[in-house]
Amino acid sequence: MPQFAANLSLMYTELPFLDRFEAAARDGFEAVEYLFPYAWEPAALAARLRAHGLRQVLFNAPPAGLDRAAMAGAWDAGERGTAALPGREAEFRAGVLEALRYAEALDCPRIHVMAGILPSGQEREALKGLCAGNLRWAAEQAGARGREVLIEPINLRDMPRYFVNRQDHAHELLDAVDSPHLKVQMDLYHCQIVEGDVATKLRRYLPTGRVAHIQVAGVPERHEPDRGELYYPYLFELIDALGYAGWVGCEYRPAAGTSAGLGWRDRALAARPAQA
Ligand SMILES: O=C(O)C(=O)[C@H](O)CO
Ligand SMILES: [Mg+2]
Repeated sequence: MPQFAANLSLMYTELPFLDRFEAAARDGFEAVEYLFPYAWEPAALAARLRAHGLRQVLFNAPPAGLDRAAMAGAWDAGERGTAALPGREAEFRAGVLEALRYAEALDCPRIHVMAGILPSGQEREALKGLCAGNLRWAAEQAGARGREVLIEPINLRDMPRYFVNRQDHAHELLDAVDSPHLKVQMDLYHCQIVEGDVATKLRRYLPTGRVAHIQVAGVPERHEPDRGELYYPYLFELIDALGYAGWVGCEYRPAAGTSAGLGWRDRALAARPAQA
């Protein structure tokens, strides 16, 4: 059965951010992911991880900005990455280097690097080469530090004009970059909204070894995985059967309260086949 990581940006939001680590550990999580660490010093975050026996398994590079102040305000200003955006190469590089600095301090093996919102009047086709070039540079930087860069297909309802929407968009970029340090973050919530046929996509892409992180949520409300149109017990069994050994991030907005809503996870773990 997959190993689950708590997403501290969407879960435990009733608590101040730094208190969410303890809450996740108390609920039995051994790993965490979240959007951004940059409002805190790496040492403060590393101390929380250590104190609660947690591993950091994923976070995002800054969405834009050349310096810490600009990076901090970028998400709220609507920025969603710069990998595919013309004229933003300096920000892209600054963000990747800042993320890798944190990844090292937090011993986090991978960072999610976002591609950006397609500028009006531009077609994604025309920006694929630029995006691949930026990602190639980022993958080289990450590889030199023993880390991986991930890209994630995201649905257009939540993020209009986001550059990477389908699994084949992401895999096409991986083909172009051709680096073992660039991988895919496969979020089954986005996959169901954009493409459907989720089990077939898992069967197609997990055996490639290119999927380094999976995320889950119910569809369409992005609540617990046992709410909505996807039947996760089947998908978890399939993910196991396909030999996926990575983390599954719980990237959902709890409807039942974070701890009270973990029944789906406990049932999934209880259904795990006995280890030989
Ligand atoms: O929104 C998601 O699904 C993510 O995983 C990102 O990291 C943030 O957009
Ligand atoms: Mg996601």
